[in-house]
Amino acid sequence: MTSERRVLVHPDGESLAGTVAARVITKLIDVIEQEGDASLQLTGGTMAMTVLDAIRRSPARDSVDWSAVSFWWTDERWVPSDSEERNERQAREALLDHIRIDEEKVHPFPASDQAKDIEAAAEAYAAELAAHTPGNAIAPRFDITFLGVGSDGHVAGLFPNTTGIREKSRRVIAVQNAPKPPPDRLSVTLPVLNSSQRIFIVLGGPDKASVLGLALAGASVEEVPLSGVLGVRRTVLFVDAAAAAEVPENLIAPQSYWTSADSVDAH
Ligand SMILES: O=C1O[C@H](COP(=O)(O)O)[C@@H](O)[C@H](O)[C@H]1O
Repeated sequence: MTSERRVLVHPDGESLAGTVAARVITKLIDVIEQEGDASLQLTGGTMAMTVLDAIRRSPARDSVDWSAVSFWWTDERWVPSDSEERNERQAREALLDHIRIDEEKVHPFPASDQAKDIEAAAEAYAAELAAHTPGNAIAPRFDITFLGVGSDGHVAGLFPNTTGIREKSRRVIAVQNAPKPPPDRLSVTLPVLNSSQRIFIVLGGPDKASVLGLALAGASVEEVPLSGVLGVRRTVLFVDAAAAAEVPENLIAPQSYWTSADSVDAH
């Protein structure tokens, strides 16, 4: 376990997405070789889709045995299954429809036309997570979790100053009246996110600069949910130069870290 969070800055969104894509491909190959399978927790938003698109376009893409990869989501918009706003649909169009996956290993949140109501959908997804969770763990083994960050500091469906960001006991919450449209969403909770082995947080664009600066300056998790994100082995913030505009220079060199390390983990 490490409390180290690395900040890696790239000149622009395209090189940022290319680097994350290469990192994901390499790590999936390693994990599948060691464990026999791997698990990826996807998210929504602009940068996340740019990364999935970069994975699809990568010449190394087919080096991964995608049929050995399980796909989960950190959050979903409460919209019908055919809605263009659905994170699952966007991820399928960007990547999953273009690779050889095992559909039984794809675990999307229920859509609004697939469950009685949003609370029932949250319970169903919590049950799906529980069914794949070993022993006393809170969630299935996630080898890599992707996160984008909203300009208000939200991650997944966990928004600032809401009960959702404080939730410690449940795996999944229904989010209503979210400050960003669409207002109704489903999200895994912070303990589930932080159970991931590696969390790759991808931020691009000038609208993310202030919130990244606040998180690095130690803002509370309540105010800036990004502040509370910490994976088991690795937490890496991949940012572009525009998003890094308010990050002190000493934190953005390749060897610099957000918080000091308890131990350094090369995985
Ligand atoms: O609504 C959402 O927004 C955030 C960030 O989105 P972006 O377009 O500003 O990159 C995303 O992380 C979350 O999963 C998504 O549902």
